[in-house]
Amino acid sequence: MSAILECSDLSKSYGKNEAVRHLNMTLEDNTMYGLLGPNGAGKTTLLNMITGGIFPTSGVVEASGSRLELGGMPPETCYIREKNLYWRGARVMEILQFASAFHPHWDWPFAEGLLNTFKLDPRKKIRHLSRGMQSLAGNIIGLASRARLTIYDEPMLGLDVLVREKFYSILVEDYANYPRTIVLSTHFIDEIAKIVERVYIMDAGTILLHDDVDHIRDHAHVLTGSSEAVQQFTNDKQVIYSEPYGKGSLSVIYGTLGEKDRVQANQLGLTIEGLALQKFFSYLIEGGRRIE
Ligand SMILES: Nc1ncnc2c1ncn2[C@@H]1O[C@H](COP(=O)(O)OP(=O)(O)OP(=O)(O)O)[C@@H](O)[C@H]1O
Repeated sequence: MSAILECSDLSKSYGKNEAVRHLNMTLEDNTMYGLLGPNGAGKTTLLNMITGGIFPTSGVVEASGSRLELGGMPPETCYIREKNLYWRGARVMEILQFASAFHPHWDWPFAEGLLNTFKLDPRKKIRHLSRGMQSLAGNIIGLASRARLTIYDEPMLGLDVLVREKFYSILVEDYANYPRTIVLSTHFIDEIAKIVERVYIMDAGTILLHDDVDHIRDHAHVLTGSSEAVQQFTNDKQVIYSEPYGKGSLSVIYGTLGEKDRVQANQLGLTIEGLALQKFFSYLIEGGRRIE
């Protein structure tokens, strides 16, 4: 695999507010990423920088080996963002036609099939669509563009669970048939946990963790038991979060647990459980510790 986009030491300040701080990120080709972070973490600022919409205060974005200039979108990129106000006076078909001109791999039969599947009337003006239907119009462009790099910033706003599931299942199928790099920035973590391969988890402008979802699943554990036992067991382990739990303690650790660890945990009367990505994300953000 090779990198199609790299950010090095990327920062963006708005006055005294450092929205993104010394951030490094690499996007490989043919990979599905999740970009996760609480409100205000800096996700949109990061995405706007890597698509040339705003200029970093410092640091570099390189797309396919060339430095990205302000206003310069990385080659073959489709960026679907939460707010596309300039579309609002246009009809759905007009924005599809507009988008198709920019994307060499645009697939019209696919786009028309998606309009049908999601019951989106191509003659309607964007401003007359519900919030969810507006999201869908953007999502259809993201799919039909088949761009080498497709970035979705909060693609699910206003969509109900059935539509979200349908969209993700079409995305996964299309990604399998036409591999490309996809970045999903969203708060619906459990939904994307099933489909993304890697995640970048960010808070307060920095990346706390980037890892394969399967690796996170294997390495994230929550322990509960007496405070002394938890303390003893976690002494030589990477603890990302702790809190009192009943009369004892709860600790979340990140790392491999071997047979010896499990025997020790058993002897100490500890309970060990795995963690869903959503829960792991919450603990990681709450703990605020970066995992290298
Ligand atoms: N144009 C701007 N001017 C001033 N501050 C800004 C601007 N855009 C973003 N910020 C600030 O930068 C920080 C990061 O915001 P950003 O929108 O990138 O976060 P986010 O992770 O996308 O949040 P959300 O999930 O709520 O959309 C916030 O503190 C925000 O208030």
